[in-house]
Amino acid sequence: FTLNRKQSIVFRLICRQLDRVHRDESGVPQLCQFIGGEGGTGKSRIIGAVAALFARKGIPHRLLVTATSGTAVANIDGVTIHSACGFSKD
Ligand SMILES: Nc1ncnc2c1ncn2[C@@H]1O[C@H](COP(=O)(O)OP(=O)(O)OP(=O)(O)O)[C@@H](O)[C@H]1O
Repeated sequence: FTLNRKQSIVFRLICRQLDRVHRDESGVPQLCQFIGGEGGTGKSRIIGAVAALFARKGIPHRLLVTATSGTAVANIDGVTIHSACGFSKD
């Protein structure tokens, strides 16, 4: 994956968090990170890089990629939040 400068910053923050969790699972606060930007600015690319990272580390099962719409899900190889949470139409 090639990432531009801003994408790399975001990606490294996530890498740093993963390293912290790996070192001290119990004492690390949750990372809540918002990645904003107009359509086509490369947000999905970051998700792809994170998915590749988890796969490379042998922990793909620890990553759940979700989106609110089916269209968005298709772009990021994820599942809808409804599906992930087991919500039905009723
Ligand atoms: N670092 C990069 N190098 C080369 N191409 C890139 C890079 N980042 C993104 N792209 C390409 O730019 C296009 C838009 O990227 P991406 O789909 O990640 O944007 P997005 O912000 O998720 O868009 P949207 O909000 O519309 O879903 C894609 O074709 C993607 O492959």
